[in-house]
Amino acid sequence: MSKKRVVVSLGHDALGYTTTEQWDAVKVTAKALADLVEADYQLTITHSNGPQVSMIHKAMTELRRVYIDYTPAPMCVCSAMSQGYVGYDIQNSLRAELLDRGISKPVSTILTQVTVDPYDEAFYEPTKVIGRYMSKEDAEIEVKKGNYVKEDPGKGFRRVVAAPKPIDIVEIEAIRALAAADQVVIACGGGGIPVIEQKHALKGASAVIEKDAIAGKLASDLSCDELIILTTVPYVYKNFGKEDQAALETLTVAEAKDLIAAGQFEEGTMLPKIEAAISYLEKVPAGKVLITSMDHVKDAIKGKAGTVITA
Ligand SMILES: Nc1ncnc2c1ncn2[C@@H]1O[C@H](COP(=O)(O)OP(=O)(O)O)[C@@H](O)[C@H]1O
Ligand SMILES: NC(=O)OP(=O)(O)O
Repeated sequence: MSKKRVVVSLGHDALGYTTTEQWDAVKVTAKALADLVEADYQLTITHSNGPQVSMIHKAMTELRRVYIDYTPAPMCVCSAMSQGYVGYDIQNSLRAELLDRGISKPVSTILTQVTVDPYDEAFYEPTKVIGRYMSKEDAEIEVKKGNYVKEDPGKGFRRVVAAPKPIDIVEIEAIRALAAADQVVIACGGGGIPVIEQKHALKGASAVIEKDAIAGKLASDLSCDELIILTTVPYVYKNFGKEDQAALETLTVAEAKDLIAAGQFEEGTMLPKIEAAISYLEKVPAGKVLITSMDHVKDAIKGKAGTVITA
């Protein structure tokens, strides 16, 4: 039987929030990914970058205090740095985990750009929350710099950036070639580096693309057999967080749309995952989406856990 071609989308749990947390988290993540390789999946991996890109952006901005005439790196450059930083940790830990299991397989990260529409509504009203909580004083400094912040009552303030819709994955042919050669590819990290086409040039945009949106697009562009979204919960739930919360073991696209209309999925967390699932399944109706947590994925691929969404 031929290998199942899958896009695996990794969320915050897979990476942690700091440099040291990431070192530890990717070792656990590598085990879950290696389980999939052993189960005969060909993996194209994509991942979150909210905490990482925000940390890098802050560090790059703070360098103004150290160097005279310093120009802070724009968000698109920080996004590129976050792909390198996260990809580097995932590729090395997965390579080592595979070698420990006697599997020698190239794992590489592709610096990926994704085109966006300069007139995307998201640029007029940024809504994507990134990074850690800040004090009111730090939030006021961000606002003075021209950045947007949002208050989470009782918790503090966080940066908010535009999250335009992904249009085209610029390096898709390179990703396709490595996937076709049965290599493990890490691509479109952090949603991809958002770029705007200007004739032959690609100009970086000040934005962060939603990683769930790009995971759905990557899976459909590659006509993958499956999209596996690894997140913090083992299942998608109906009435999440309420007394009558119920795990959803299976969902069709039509049922998912009804649940969206009923407001069952929180914006910015579960909603973009369900939307990604729908957009992939509408283009690849024979495909399958699995949403589960890292510690349930081994059971989930045997049909013993997780939410499975089909057309
Ligand atoms: N209906 C739902 N079922 C399950 N989780 C939900 C639901 N609605 C909102 N969530 C939230 O979605 C979160 C997962 O999304 P998110 O925090 O963005 O994780 P990730 O970093 O993995 O993308 C869960 O921890 C949960 O709080
Ligand atoms: N780019 C992105 O969606 O990252 P997070 O999942 O960290 O928000």
